[in-house]
Amino acid sequence: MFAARQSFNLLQKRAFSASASQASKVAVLGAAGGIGQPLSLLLKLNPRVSELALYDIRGGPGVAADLSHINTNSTVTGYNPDAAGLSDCLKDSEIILIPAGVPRKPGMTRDDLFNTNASIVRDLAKAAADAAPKAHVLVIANPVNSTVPIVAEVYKSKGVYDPKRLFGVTTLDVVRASRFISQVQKTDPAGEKVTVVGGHSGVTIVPLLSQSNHPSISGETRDALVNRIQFGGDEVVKAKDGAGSATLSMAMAGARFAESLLRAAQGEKGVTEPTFVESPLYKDQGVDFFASQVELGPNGAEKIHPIGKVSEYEQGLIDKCLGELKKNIQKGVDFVKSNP
Ligand SMILES: NC(=O)c1ccc[n+]([C@@H]2O[C@H](COP(=O)([O-])OP(=O)(O)OC[C@H]3O[C@@H](n4cnc5c(N)ncnc54)[C@H](O)[C@@H]3O)[C@@H](O)[C@H]2O)c1
Ligand SMILES: O=C(O)C[C@H](O)C(=O)O
Repeated sequence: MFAARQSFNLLQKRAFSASASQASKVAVLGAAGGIGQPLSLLLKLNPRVSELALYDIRGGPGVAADLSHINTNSTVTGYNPDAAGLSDCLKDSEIILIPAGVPRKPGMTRDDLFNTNASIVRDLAKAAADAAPKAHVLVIANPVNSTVPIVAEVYKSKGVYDPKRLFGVTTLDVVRASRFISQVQKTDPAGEKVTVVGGHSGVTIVPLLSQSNHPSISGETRDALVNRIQFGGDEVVKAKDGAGSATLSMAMAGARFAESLLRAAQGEKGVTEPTFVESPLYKDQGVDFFASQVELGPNGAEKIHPIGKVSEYEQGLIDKCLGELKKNIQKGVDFVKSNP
């Protein structure tokens, strides 16, 4: 309790000492939702954020009014869909986070969300491409494997696509991976770094345990761990029993990714995060987007790291991932072509 209070005080102190030269406007689309609210809270506590712009089809101004009483320096403004609400929210943003969209219920796959979320993401992408074409866009809405290509196609159609500035947020997969491996190995998760590559759903989530601190994990223990990382989202969907999917852990993961981008934008070198981006790694196999470790810089994705050495077992997982991923990506591309 004392330690938690100490680190909160430290966060507040840093917030008050943030320099004005680091002004960064961050917009959250879907800000009144299960992810949007705690994500906005964490961004309000981040001293690197100077202006927080919160948009939702309902409830944005209420969340903004609530957060605006927190005694950190950033301003918070809420926007409704009326008049120029969305474009005002987006204008001058450095980062746009998109958690808008419906979550899963038990028994659903992420792909089952496509019919509803594809058009939500397409429309928000159109507005973002018009109002803030240079912003970094962080797509959280599922199915990420398809919604990221949707945003890319919209930006291409408007002539403003910059692949370095578009990211599918897969941070939660590595957050889970480090937590789950620490539970098996009885270690501190803070010291566990597990590379997770591929996409963000089921078999497209590929943990590379051979590159972790515990490369010798094998047999049933390895299989169970890999399965838990691939299907971790289902655990939460089942436990919430119809009330949605991961929101709090996702908010933490999204805030971490935004913080990494801001650190890189503000000049810090060597900042890396795993993320689903347009990638050369498997283009020769027709897979244009792939999540791997990416070095971030002021212009976004500066360097896409190669996968590195993988075991035969992991190569099998990657092969399975690629087939599924290719279909998911094509589905997003086709959607925009038929529903521009
Ligand atoms: N990438 C990941 O790792 C990850 C993790 C968890 C959840 N998700 C996904 O994030 C999405 C949101 O999940 P949630 O639990 O916050 O859902 P939620 O239903 O609690 O919140 C979604 C919010 O989006 C808003 N919204 C709907 N249409 C909108 C539009 N056109 N413009 C602006 N806002 C709009 C809703 O009003 C709502 O407030 C889901 O698709 C979920 O699957 C992704
Ligand atoms: O599982 C979900 O549907 C939400 C999210 O993608 C997750 O991984 O928790």
